[in-house]
Amino acid sequence: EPSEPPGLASLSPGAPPQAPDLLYADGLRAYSAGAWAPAVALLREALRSLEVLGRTRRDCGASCAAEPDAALPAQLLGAPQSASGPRAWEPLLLRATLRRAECLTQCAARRLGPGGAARLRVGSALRDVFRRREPYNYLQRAYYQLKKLDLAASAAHTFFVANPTHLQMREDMAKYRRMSGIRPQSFQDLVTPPYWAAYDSGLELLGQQEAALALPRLEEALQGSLAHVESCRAGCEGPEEQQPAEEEEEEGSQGGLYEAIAGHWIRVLQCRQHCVADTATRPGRSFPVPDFIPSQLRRLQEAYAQVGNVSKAMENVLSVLLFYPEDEAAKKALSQYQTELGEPRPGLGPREDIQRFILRSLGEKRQLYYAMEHLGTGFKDPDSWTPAALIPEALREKLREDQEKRSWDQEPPQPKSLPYWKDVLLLEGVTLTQDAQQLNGSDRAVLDGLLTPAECGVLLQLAKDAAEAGARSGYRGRRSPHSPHERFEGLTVLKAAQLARAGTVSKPGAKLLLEVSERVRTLTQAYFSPERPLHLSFTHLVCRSAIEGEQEQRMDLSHPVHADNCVLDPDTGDCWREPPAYTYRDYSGLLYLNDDFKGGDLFFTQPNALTVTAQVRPRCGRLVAFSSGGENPHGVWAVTRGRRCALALWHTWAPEHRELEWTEAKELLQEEEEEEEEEEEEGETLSRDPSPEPPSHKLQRAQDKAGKLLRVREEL
Ligand SMILES: O=C(O)CCC(=O)C(=O)O
Ligand SMILES: [Fe+2]
Repeated sequence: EPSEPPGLASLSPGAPPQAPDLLYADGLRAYSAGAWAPAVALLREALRSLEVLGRTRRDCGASCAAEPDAALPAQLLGAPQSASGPRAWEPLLLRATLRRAECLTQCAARRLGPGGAARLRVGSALRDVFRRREPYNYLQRAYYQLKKLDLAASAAHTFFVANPTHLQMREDMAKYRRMSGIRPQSFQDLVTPPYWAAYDSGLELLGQQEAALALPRLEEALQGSLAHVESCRAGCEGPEEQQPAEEEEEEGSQGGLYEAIAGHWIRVLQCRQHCVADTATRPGRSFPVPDFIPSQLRRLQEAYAQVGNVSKAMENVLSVLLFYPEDEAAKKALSQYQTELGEPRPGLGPREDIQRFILRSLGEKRQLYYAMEHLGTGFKDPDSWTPAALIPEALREKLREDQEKRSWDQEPPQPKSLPYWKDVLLLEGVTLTQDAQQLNGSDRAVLDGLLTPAECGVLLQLAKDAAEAGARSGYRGRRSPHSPHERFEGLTVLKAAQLARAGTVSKPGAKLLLEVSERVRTLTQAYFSPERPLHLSFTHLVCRSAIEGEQEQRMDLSHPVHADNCVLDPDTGDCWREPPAYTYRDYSGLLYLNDDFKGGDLFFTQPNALTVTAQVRPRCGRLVAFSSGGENPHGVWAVTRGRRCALALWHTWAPEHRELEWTEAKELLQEEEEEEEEEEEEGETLSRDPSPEPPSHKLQRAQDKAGKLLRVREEL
């Protein structure tokens, strides 16, 4: 955590927290009054209060589970009913409920002071606000105003991770990234539980055949996930969870006390069943990673097998079999491990954490299904591994029908299983628009959202300024080497840096060119070559303009069909990877800046250079990336009106072919920065980089909300 600047520490350290909604409302009031320091203090205190509440619930839930007779009676809903007389479970249920409620209340009061958890109750609307991390959006702005740039960047990043499509924040993030006063480490996520990082790096290491290094990360991920499930479950018993769903309310009022209590428990159980999905859903995503826990066990099994720890591999495969007893691959692995181990080892069984997890989960599911059958309550089982035998006979048919309806109707889009680059995408707010299959080839991709409209504007202006400077010095935008009907202007990163030094083009533009090429490199590497670093070998900002009056009946292309690292022979389909081709190019990237021109689509062909296999329309922030060889012949249709600008980048695996000009340009721009910094006073960076806009539309809503909250409180 970044250290809190003095004066902004929590309001009264050590004191029991105040209600999060009150703090938040006060924080927003301070924010809209421009009282940045109090706003920060109040918003942070609201977050802290919510966190303390969560922790208290988790700890109290755990300690009260150990209370005698406070557990939900196992036979609660499973016992056969006699037609008349009280059902056997009713008194047990009542006693358990009262015991548990008493224990939880006392525990919370001990930890949170009088009033306990109920005093800190948060309504569902505000819980959503916190879930969406909105406080961090206000925090980033307030920190920015206080010139705490590192804190502002981490708050902004924290918000952005959960809201990757938030346009305003994308613009702000781009500004933060360009600010020289901010260290890259500042872009840290203050909220996402660390098991995600462990999970990702575990998978990545495993993909790199580094099982020994992957193992501690994978174990950490599983343990962290299970711990997260626990806190989520504890949150299911909060006072705010008590409003019954409408239909059940009626039932409750007609039924007696027991039905009401049973209704309460059923809601708690339903809520708990969703905790795995909650744990498996990345911040900013709407769908969980499918089969999160079992798939982690499979990875663990694989990793232990790779390092030769057969008994651990066995424990994990046995755990997988608890979820899926019929899994063929798991059964096969198991018998293989048994052979390897020789004689049976008595102590070897499934992991204990998983045994507990499954037993508890099955017990709760059984009760939910029972309630569904006998009390008519609803339950949508979120898991695919629930054994059919657990579902009451009477329900199976109906559930199967529902399931079938659901599978073609509302099946959530399957998240792509791309462990390496998904987070790069998320961080950059980028989406995969078309993969190789959709583009009819191998090693091709279209990604969108690499640039904000403002960034495209800056780069277009850079190209324009550079071209005009060229024209002034007698160098006219020359005819294109590829077509007599187009003009062609090219700008390298070094030239851009030099022009920026000379004051001919804007320095932010030249810096952005460097930054963006690195952004493309990161993505291209993450997507195509996660296990082997790619280097930029050449970066070129290229604009092609139609020459007016020469476009009638034009037959040629803006760029004839070619491959980027070999000489294509369309007659045979061969591609000769030899000079004069740039043989060291391994991956090509085209990042488009605009679409206000006619023609100019990129297209891929078969090796005959004639049959078009895919086409891509350029637009701001769209990256087309592909392997540079004969498998990807491509060309550009004639640009018949306007000007088409793109950043062309070639990547190489060969470090000796990395673009030296890139480093040179970077140094040139940095040198100048240092000189300037010596001349100027601090704060200048801020005025040169316009401040992130206040979240203005949100501000309005925030004020409404603050007002509403206040009114509600006054009514109480
Ligand atoms: O600008 C484009 O879309 C393609 C350019 C190209 O293929 C190249 O420069 O090698
Ligand atoms: Fe090309």
